[in-house]
Amino acid sequence: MTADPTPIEASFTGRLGNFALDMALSAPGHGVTALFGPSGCGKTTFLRCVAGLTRLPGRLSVGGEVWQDGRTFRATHRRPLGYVFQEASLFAHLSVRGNLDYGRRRVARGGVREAIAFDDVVEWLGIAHLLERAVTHLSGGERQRVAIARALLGQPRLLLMDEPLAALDRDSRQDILPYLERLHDALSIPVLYVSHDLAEVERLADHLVLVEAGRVRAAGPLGQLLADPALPLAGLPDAAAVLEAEVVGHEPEYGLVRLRHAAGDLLVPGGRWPVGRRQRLKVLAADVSLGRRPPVDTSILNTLPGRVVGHRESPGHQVTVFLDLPGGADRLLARVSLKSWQALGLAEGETVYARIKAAALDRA
Ligand SMILES: Nc1ncnc2c1ncn2[C@@H]1O[C@H](COP(=O)(O)OP(=O)(O)OP(=O)(O)O)[C@@H](O)[C@H]1O
Repeated sequence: MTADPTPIEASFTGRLGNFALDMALSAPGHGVTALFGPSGCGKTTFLRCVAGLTRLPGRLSVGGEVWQDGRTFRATHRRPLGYVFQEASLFAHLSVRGNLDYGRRRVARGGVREAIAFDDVVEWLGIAHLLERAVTHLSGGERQRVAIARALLGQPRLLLMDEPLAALDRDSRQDILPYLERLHDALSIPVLYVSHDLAEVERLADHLVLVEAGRVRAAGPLGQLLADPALPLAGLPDAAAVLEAEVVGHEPEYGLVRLRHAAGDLLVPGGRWPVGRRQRLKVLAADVSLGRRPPVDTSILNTLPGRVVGHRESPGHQVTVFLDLPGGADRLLARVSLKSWQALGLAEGETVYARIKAAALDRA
């Protein structure tokens, strides 16, 4: 694997037919940066510009190396990147291994030969048992895993993924997500990930670029943008917050893991996480309710105090409440009915107790 971080600086401005693109972003050299926005806002166009498949005026540097500017335009095959599309475009006449070998032979200039090892890729994506199979005999999810493996074996310094789950049915999507999470933990190259599915982004991304009508509306760490009252994300049905906590123990008899957050302990279903590991958790706004006092006599295990920093009415006579948690770093969202909100009579600056259903916490 490459040791050097590969930050990405990209800006493109221009027109395609009636569509005007004017986007600039910086992405860190590791982790997943999601480009999120509605259909037709320009996410794919931007990714194609990064790949050199669409040529618009702009500037692109990857790890300090200029791939495009006013004078330079590196052709796609000279950019060490992997590109995974919505539909895996595998060679139907080759086996899975044949497809992967093709990827291995296509190490782009600038890619480091065997920096990403064949055996690692096969293991991350769980495809060892498929190697001799014809690609025509794979499920949609398996095809995508092979396509990702093939892209990685080209030893990219940057991985581009354009809605890799969009063509899959719901079950296949659920099956493939753990592999993408594993990849996220294992890969040291940056990933630009296009999606219009907020739940997917919440689960996989570290950084978020919110795209609207060919422009960047906001960009930053995922947790910050998800819980920003000025942005539309917190109003969406899937709105969620992400928290960082440390694994401090296990309660195997209940199938629970204990995590420590600056705001308090949380018990989460699961069992594999080692003590000491910092774990990201996703908490859906819809799974958080509020009370003025710490709860007694309730089946809810997890309660954190928070300070109300804002609220916003949401569709369906609901209110999304923004809470700053003690410790300063994290913010929680609660979705309560308008009636409860009015009954609580909360004002900004007041402390409330957020009750989180244990089942709502998941690996984000
Ligand atoms: N070559 C082209 N010529 C003219 N218009 C184009 C061209 N390529 C893309 N567009 C237009 O640019 C706009 C942005 O398209 P793009 O595919 O980048 O959006 P997107 O955000 O990726 O959408 P989706 O999520 O549906 O894939 C669309 O209106 C599209 O029709």
